[in-house]
Amino acid sequence: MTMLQTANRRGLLLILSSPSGAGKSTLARRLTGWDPSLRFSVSATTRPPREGEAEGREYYFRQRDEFLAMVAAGEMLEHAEVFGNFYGSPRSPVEAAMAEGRDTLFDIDWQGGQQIRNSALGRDVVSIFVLPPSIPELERRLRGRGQDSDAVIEGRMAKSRDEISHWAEYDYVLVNDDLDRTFANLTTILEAERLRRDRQPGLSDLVRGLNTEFDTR
Ligand SMILES: Nc1ncnc2c1ncn2[C@@H]1O[C@H](COP(=O)(O)OP(=O)(O)OP(=O)(O)O)[C@@H](O)[C@H]1O
Ligand SMILES: Nc1nc2c(ncn2[C@@H]2O[C@H](COP(=O)(O)O)[C@@H](O)[C@H]2O)c(=O)[nH]1
Repeated sequence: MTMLQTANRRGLLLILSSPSGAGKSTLARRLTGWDPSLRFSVSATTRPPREGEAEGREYYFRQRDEFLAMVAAGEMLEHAEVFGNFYGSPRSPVEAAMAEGRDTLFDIDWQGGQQIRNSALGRDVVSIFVLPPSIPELERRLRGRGQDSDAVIEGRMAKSRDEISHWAEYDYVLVNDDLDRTFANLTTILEAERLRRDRQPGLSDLVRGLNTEFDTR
């Protein structure tokens, strides 16, 4: 493939949202493994760590007052209260990645997606909503993950209808029935959106060159 000019390109902001348990963290992990140049936006949260979660890998785990101080200092690109805890995306790593032309992947809820889309960075957003194939399957996945109490799972199931109601605000919607097929569709979206982003200025230089070749035939 011809290498097009990338020096001035801006990174894409790829946003994945879904009701809890539909599979966006699974897809996000696979996608960053498939393309290590993709930067995962590690969120800050006031939720306590689950077993196996590490500080700075899944989340930055913060006390409520520390989190609110970060918000007050303008350090969050977006933040929201989800299932009774605060979650937010630290701003500076996203801006640094964008300046380097690197794409960033977010695993955030619809409120965060809406805030980033409505921000100055909105034109760089590609948003994808992940739907479960059915509600019983959603509950099976949440229970099968085996990391949350019954009360937490019931709370998340109760909120899933509201989260799903935002599906039409997204650029793409994937039904995560078969994981391999959903992942293949996700990589296709990323590749197509990168081609679209790189169309300018790389392709205009190429077409200028093609026109010069026509002129000199
Ligand atoms: N296509 C699929 N088929 C069957 N199981 C799946 C599929 N996708 C994900 N899972 C499983 O469903 C469970 C929930 O997935 P995951 O943790 O990725 O959801 P999530 O949307 O990130 O949830 P949350 O919003 O709570 O973080 C996991 O155990 C995962 O292995
Ligand atoms: N608005 C934001 N939502 C976020 C962020 N990080 C995660 N999330 C969403 O919270 C729920 C619950 O996550 P869990 O890890 O406790 O299961 C899920 O929908 C995430 O997408 C964030 O920075 N901002």
